[in-house]
Amino acid sequence: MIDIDGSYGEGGGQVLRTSLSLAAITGEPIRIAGIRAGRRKPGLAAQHLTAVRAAARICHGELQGDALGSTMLEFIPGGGVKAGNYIFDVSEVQQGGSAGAITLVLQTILLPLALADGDSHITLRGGTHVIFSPTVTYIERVYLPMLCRMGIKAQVKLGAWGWYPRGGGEVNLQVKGGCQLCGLNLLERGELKRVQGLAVATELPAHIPQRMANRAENLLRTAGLRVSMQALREKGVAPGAGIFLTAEYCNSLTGFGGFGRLRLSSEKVAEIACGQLLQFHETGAPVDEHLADQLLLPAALASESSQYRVAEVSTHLTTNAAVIEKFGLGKITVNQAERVVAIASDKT
Ligand SMILES: Nc1ncnc2c1ncn2[C@@H]1O[C@H](COP(=O)(O)OP(=O)(O)OP(=O)(O)O)[C@@H](O)[C@H]1O
Repeated sequence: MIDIDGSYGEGGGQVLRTSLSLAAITGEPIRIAGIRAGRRKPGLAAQHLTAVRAAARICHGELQGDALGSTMLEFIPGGGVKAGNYIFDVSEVQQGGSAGAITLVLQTILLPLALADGDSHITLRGGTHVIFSPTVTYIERVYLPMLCRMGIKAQVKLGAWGWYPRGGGEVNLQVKGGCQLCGLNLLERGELKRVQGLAVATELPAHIPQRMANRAENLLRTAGLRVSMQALREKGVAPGAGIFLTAEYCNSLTGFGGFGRLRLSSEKVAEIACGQLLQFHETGAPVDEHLADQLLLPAALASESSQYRVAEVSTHLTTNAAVIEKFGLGKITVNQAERVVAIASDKT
């Protein structure tokens, strides 16, 4: 049994998710105490509980403490991860729905399923575009294409948009099993090829996505970047709006977003997303702050060593590194001055 301190570092949901993925993959039982102790409302929220049950389901694991608000969890994986067809819905754990980010549930089960024998097809329901988590657009345009370079073959298809606070979105994930993970060497990003943007609104007038797209296009062109922007008006269970930008460099992909809310102009939403992108562009780094922590797990499971340079060393990154090291999966070094993350593989 590996004991994990859920309050470590960032003290957020990521300690839990990384531990669940690694327990499912290695078959090691885990006990986590102090879950999300660093957060205003500690313990398991809908998204985390869905991830816990999803991890247990794919490997017939046993759970103790799997309840909303629980700050302690025991997870004893069963006999190996089983590929197959699964449905995971955050509203099953929280009546009345929740915008719990289904992308974080997706990230919990992706690697266990990609390393299992056989292909999987998963339907996830809940929040698809939620602040402080990767959006489905980020998963589709940044995270999965980057993981594809490391040997993961998976695709997502957005079925319905789900925004805060209602959720109600849907995504379909296809995962090819039996993947062989290779290392990633990403110190230089190369030239910026273009910025791709998607401005979207559900159950709101068409001028909203159009104004976001126009403002973003104008700002990014003025900064001398090549831009291709799309404005979409879609159906949804509730109103919602946002703009999602992907910067495509010769050697890497990065993503940024802005979310609409009451009394925030469409132009301001676009300015927030463009501001993030332009700030990142200035750093010269190939990997954005968020992808930085998300690449650690596949890199630690790869058969070769990896190294990559990040825009910023976040506490999410150092926290995730510490959790992964608890499972004895090779040495992770974070050079703060150079902003380089190195993951030494001991599997070759
Ligand atoms: N804008 C973004 N784009 C891509 N990924 C993001 C973005 N914002 C946050 N993330 C990622 O979402 C994850 C959030 O982890 P964190 O532990 O903070 O969240 P959580 O489970 O929602 O828990 P908590 O509610 O405890 O904060 C991290 O992997 C982080 O990199």
